[in-house]
Amino acid sequence: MSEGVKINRGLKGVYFERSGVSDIDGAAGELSYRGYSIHDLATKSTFEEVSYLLIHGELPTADQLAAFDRDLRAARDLPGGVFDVIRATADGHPMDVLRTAVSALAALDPRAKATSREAFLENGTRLIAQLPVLVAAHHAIRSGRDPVAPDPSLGHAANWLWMLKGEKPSDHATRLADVDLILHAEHGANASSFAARVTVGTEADLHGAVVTALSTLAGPAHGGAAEDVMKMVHEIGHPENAAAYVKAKRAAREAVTGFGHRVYRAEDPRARHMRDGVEALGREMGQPEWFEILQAVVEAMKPYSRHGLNVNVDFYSGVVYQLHGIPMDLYVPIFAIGRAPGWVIQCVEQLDRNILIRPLTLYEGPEPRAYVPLQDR
Ligand SMILES: CC(=O)SCCNC(=O)CCNC(=O)[C@H](O)C(C)(C)COP(=O)(O)OP(=O)(O)OC[C@H]1O[C@@H](n2cnc3c(N)ncnc32)[C@H](O)[C@@H]1OP(=O)(O)O
Ligand SMILES: O=C([O-])CC(=O)C(=O)O
Repeated sequence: MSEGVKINRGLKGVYFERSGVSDIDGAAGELSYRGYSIHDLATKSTFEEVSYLLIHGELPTADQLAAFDRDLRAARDLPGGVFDVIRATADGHPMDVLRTAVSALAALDPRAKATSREAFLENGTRLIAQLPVLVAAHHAIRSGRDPVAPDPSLGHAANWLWMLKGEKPSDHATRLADVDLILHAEHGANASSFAARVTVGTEADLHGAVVTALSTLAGPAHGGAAEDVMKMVHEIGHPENAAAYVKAKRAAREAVTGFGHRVYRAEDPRARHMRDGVEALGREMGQPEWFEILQAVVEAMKPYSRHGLNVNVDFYSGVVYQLHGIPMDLYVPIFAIGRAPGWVIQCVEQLDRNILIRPLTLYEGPEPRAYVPLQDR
């Protein structure tokens, strides 16, 4: 019965749909959004512009960007009830609280139930603006402070840092945060975007799909890696300990976090920008040791780097966040804030050509057998 059936475990190497959003060349280590190289976008663009590009397909004119930016800033005001939900769950992991808060938004905002293309775009734009407000509000509440009100004079990245820390960020800190969000904005059929598409495939709404995506992003094999890298860096403690750490991990056949990728066989092109950020920021802040530990891990991994095993985007980002004084458990939520436009456009693309995503599993259980009544077992 099962002879000749090819099973692609983990759907490795399987194309399940066409997409016009981002392109990954895993062998060459290249990534583009809508045809624009990630290197150009990371060095020349802003998160608002990249979000517009991803969602609407083209770089905006000045007027289009101003209108989009106005929509984002206007959407930062949240229904009061969501703060009650955040307060009630404030002791949870920020990813759990964020997921719960997005669910609460779905229940509190009647517009969230609409499933037209237009509704997906409007609800999606609102969610892009709202995720940072939710994360910052939770962080303030769990720290015993009142949430910092959004500042309508600030752009997306600067306002996010302002709400998180309650102080106006420097231009340099804002730019680093902006670049980080750009680099995380979209990545094809990654696990969280694929999961969101599965949800849209059932004709569910966008908020539901984003809740699915948040749940999927949280795992250590996906968005959780940046937090784990930082834990690893603390455990290693000094560059000289890196070789022994890696050797022990490999001897136990355990993954070294921040390395490896389902698609890239060369270095993840996003990693270079974070590496530059870590090195420059560490030097500037008189803390070069974090970068030195990371580079010592890279060196120690070289003998094991078969199959093009290389650093991924999450290898360096945790240290940037740490240098900014951001607690470790906020690293995945930061990824979510960046990935929001990618989720939105993947959901819109799914909706445009919607189909129920429902593959097959090959049954390998017991042969047909007679039911045995409880008293006879
Ligand atoms: C933003 C992101 O989501 S990027 C990914 C973030 N995740 C991490 O950094 C966690 C650590 N990495 C991993 O667990 C994996 O690399 C994954 C889950 C991301 C990808 O896994 P896969 O697609 O199954 O990896 P792949 O098939 O390329 O593995 C090839 C070989 O490299 C090994 N390998 C893969 N990742 C690692 C790693 N981090 N450390 C050591 N060895 C690894 C595999 O064990 C496999 O070895 P084998 O052929 O001897 O069995
Ligand atoms: O594409 C993937 O599998 C994971 C990843 O790098 C991302 O989501 O940014």
